[in-house]
Amino acid sequence: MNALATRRFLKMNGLGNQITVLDLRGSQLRVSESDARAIAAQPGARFDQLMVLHDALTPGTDAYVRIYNTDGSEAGACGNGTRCVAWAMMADPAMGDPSRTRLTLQTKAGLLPAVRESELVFTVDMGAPRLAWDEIPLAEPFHDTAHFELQIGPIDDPILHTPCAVNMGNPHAVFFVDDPYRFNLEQIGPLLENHPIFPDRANIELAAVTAPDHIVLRVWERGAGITQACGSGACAALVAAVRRELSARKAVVSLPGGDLTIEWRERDGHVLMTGPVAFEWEGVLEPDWFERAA
Ligand SMILES: N[C@@H](CCC[C@H](N)C(=O)O)C(=O)O
Repeated sequence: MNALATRRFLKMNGLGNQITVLDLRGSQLRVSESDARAIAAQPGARFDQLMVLHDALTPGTDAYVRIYNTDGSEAGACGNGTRCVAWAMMADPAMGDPSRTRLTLQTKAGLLPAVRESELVFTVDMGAPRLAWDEIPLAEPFHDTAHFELQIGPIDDPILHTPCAVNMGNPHAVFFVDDPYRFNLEQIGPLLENHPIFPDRANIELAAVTAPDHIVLRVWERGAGITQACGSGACAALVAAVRRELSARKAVVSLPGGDLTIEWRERDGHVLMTGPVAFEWEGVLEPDWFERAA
């Protein structure tokens, strides 16, 4: 029997971004790529991202979190999932400590302090964006990653071109457009995600700045496809809009699943993301989920 079988999980979402939280603290268990895919295939535990809690590695942090996409690949950041983990560690009857209103999580991309603003609303400090070409990463040196060369469609009449690259703990390419809902993201998303310019693939954003404090956004997520919301994508879109002098440093980002407030703080260059979480149900990982996948 797979060692993960019978472990309890929480099914949650952040603005419709489907999140499953699995607490493996106090054990040596690890989720493999195929375990993640097996869990993602189950309607009861289906996720865009699986957030797996491990014992803290660094003093002053509360847990080390590994993040898995639907395809089993690992990511360094997931804004919506981080808010869900913060809720679980503060409010879930079995794993939460209701006296806590702040905590710090760690992922392979760095530290993520989170604060409980109200019962279901959390702010996460997503850290400072990395903007150099080899930090995104891009496959070739570009001096100006705010306008790097990439286009799809006919050379003289491209469908999309010249995005802005931002790493928020994971790679993003933000295309500014008039109306994100005018594009066939299902079709162009995978082409761009897997373009050779992105050695680690990339999350793809279509953003429209409708006012200095408002951005409309759709996201094709690396390893997961179209999602209702992407927290790191919303952060990347705001950073990209500021780099292009299209928006203020604080804006509401409207995704298909709802709104996030994003601020690129002047003082230390960190990006703050504020938004809600929703608990859906809890369950246990069934042994036969892994047998069928093996
Ligand atoms: N939904 C997420 C982003 C998840 C990771 C992404 N697909 C990647 O592979 O980088 C969010 O809310 O930030």
